[in-house]
Amino acid sequence: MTARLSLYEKAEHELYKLDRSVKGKFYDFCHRFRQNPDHPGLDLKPLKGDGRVFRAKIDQSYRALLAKAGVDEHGQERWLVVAVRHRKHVYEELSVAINRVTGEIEFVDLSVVGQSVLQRAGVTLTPVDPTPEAELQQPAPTPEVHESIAVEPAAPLLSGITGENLRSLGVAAQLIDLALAVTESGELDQLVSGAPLLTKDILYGLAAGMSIDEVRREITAPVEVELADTERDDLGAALARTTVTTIDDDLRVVLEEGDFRAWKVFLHPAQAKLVDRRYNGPARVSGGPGTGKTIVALHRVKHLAQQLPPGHNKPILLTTFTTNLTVDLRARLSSLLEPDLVARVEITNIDKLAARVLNENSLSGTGKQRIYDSVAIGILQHLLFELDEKRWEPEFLYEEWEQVILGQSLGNRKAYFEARRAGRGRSVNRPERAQIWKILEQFTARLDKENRETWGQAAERAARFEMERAAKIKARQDRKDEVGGKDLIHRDDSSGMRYIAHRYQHVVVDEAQDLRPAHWKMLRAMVAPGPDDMFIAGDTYQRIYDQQVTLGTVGVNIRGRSSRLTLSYRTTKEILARAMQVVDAKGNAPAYDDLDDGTDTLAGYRSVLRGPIPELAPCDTWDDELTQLATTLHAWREELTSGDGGNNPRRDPRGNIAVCVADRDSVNQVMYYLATEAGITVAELTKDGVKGDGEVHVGTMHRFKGLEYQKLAIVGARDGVIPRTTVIDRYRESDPQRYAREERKARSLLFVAATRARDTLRISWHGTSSPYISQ
Ligand SMILES: Nc1ncnc2c1ncn2[C@@H]1O[C@H](COP(=O)(O)OP(=O)(O)OP(=O)(O)O)[C@@H](O)[C@H]1O
Repeated sequence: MTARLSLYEKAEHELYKLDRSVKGKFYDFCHRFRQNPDHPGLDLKPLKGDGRVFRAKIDQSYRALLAKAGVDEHGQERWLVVAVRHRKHVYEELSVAINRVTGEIEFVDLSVVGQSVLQRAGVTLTPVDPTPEAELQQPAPTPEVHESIAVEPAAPLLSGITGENLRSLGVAAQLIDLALAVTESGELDQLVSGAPLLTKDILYGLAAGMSIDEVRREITAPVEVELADTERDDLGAALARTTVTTIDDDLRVVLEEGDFRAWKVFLHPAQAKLVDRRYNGPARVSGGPGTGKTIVALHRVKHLAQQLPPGHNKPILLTTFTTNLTVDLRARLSSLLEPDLVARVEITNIDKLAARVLNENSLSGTGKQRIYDSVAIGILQHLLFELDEKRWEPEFLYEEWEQVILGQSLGNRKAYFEARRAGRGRSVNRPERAQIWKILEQFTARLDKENRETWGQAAERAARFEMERAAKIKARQDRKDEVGGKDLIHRDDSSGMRYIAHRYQHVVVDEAQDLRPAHWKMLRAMVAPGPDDMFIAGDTYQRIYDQQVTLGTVGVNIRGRSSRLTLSYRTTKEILARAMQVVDAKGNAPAYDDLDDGTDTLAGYRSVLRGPIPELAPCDTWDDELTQLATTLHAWREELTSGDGGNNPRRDPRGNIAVCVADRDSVNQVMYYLATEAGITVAELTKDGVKGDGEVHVGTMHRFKGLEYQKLAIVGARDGVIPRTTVIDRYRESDPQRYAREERKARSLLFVAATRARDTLRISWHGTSSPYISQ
């Protein structure tokens, strides 16, 4: 009899890590198994603990563990490979079960649980294949048992939680007693390393301080299915609910892709439910760094693209704030979607989109030169000097213009007199408003005369064009409704009117926290209000430009359609803990908004990954810092290029190591030093992506937004630079609200930088460290 084979997600991940030669033998094994599972050479035998789990021989050393999931309608046996491991780590007690909450098949790996926990819970593991004493390796490192523990057992880590609580939340039944026996976080880490995903999430959530109700709401409820009694023990039916990879002749390609494939195929349930849902209007997903917001946004694009009727236009817009992130999004989307579907997606950065709208709406050759804020502030400063105007700082006036006048599209002095200035700090009375208006009128006249405009102005103009266009579409639709859907051919005032339509059916935004109010108005007008119109991913803790917006005020109503992701896939627990101190998530730092009227939180934000504690490196001088940096980078390069023969294969350092610095000047200094003095090739991270082919990427913190590196060094994290005291100190007394905003921005910048590191983070400084780094 032939067999159909599938691969359990966790087994697939185990396979990625195995040596090439073992992978090769596994392909052969699968081939033979599919031909005839009962072939004597495979030595297929049930384990003693759970009659449904079998072991079979891949070669002398490796075994596949398989669960038999019935026979299909063609009489073919269905098998699921749940693990692939060395024979020394195969135990009779290993088992599979159907989770009572998700209805999925779960493989529970007791072999990784620490000995002390097993002992406390009274569980003994029996090796299937006893090995000589000398060859025996402990299945997992055993945590030290201190004498005092023997005398007086330590309190359980999950105190106050009962077995019934864990069961009802969906913890795998075989792990409940063990979880209750855990007394410290190291033991919990071991236990969850072999646990099914839901169990892992629940236990980490509880250990992180989430209440039972919170866990039920945020972790359990999203994945709960209704199971008929007959389904509770039917492995065949459960297999259909379980995320697996079919084992066929393409398996080789799948395994070659390795870790890169993971997010493409296995969305976490909390992520998946956001992707496939039908929303009645704009939806927003938030979450700490690395929780997969971008991945969710990309899968959302895929989901929307797959629903489109065939065509050659681009009904989906995928947009974000920075150009270099657009490059990254394009590459990731291309690896997720068929080329003909990628072709239906417009991928562009928000300023380029605004510029395109302006070009379409202006005669050729009449466009203005667009300038950055720093240039505009310089022009304003010059004007204040000429006017001998000392009452106002140029930065204050510029912000007043950007955030109040442009932000609220105030067209005249009267409107400015009546405008709300929420969140602006220093209050201004009517005579002061009159002065400000007068200066800013002269400022904009000067820009106009020089045929220049800021990106903020450009965004405002583009928004106005798009809003006018949307108003025309609506007026036409209203007229059509009036005449009962008949053609309006005789009533349209221009032939163009007949063809005018919204630009997109769906808009997906990543890194939404940095978009300006005008951008939102433009996007809102580009897509018809309705189901699935806008999907917005962002994290206000990562806002590094000063663009606060309340979405409700720009026509984007996300109420009732907001969700939060809390599990980081990028950053280790250790890096995350360090980064959380930077934004002072539990302390007294100012609150972070939720892009609407409420506040955001990082509560429950956690990681299941472990790694070294981030290194804090105080140095005496800048030269000292550079020398130490070079030593670290050499060691990292060596580590990556040699691999460790185990879980960490050899890697090209390119794209895996980066140095993040506080300002442009230091980028040049670091690059020069590394290239000329330290024998390390470098590539600069620019606004448009990576320039060059060097091993180590170097860039300012702003350029790291949305990216990630296996190893990351932050240099120059010193007092006076983060935050830049020369810029913000003047607000301490004069404008405390502004001061708080500047501080929050500086914290966010360091937070973004620190959370770009996957495994290893090192932060150095000379002199005194930044006040946001607690030592
Ligand atoms: N379901 C998943 N399975 C495997 N890997 C995942 C999954 N979801 C996310 N990742 C990985 O986690 C990392 C972070 O994902 P992503 O960039 O989407 O996070 P993010 O929330 O947008 O982060 P940030 O806000 O810091 O930019 C990526 O390497 C991604 O591949």
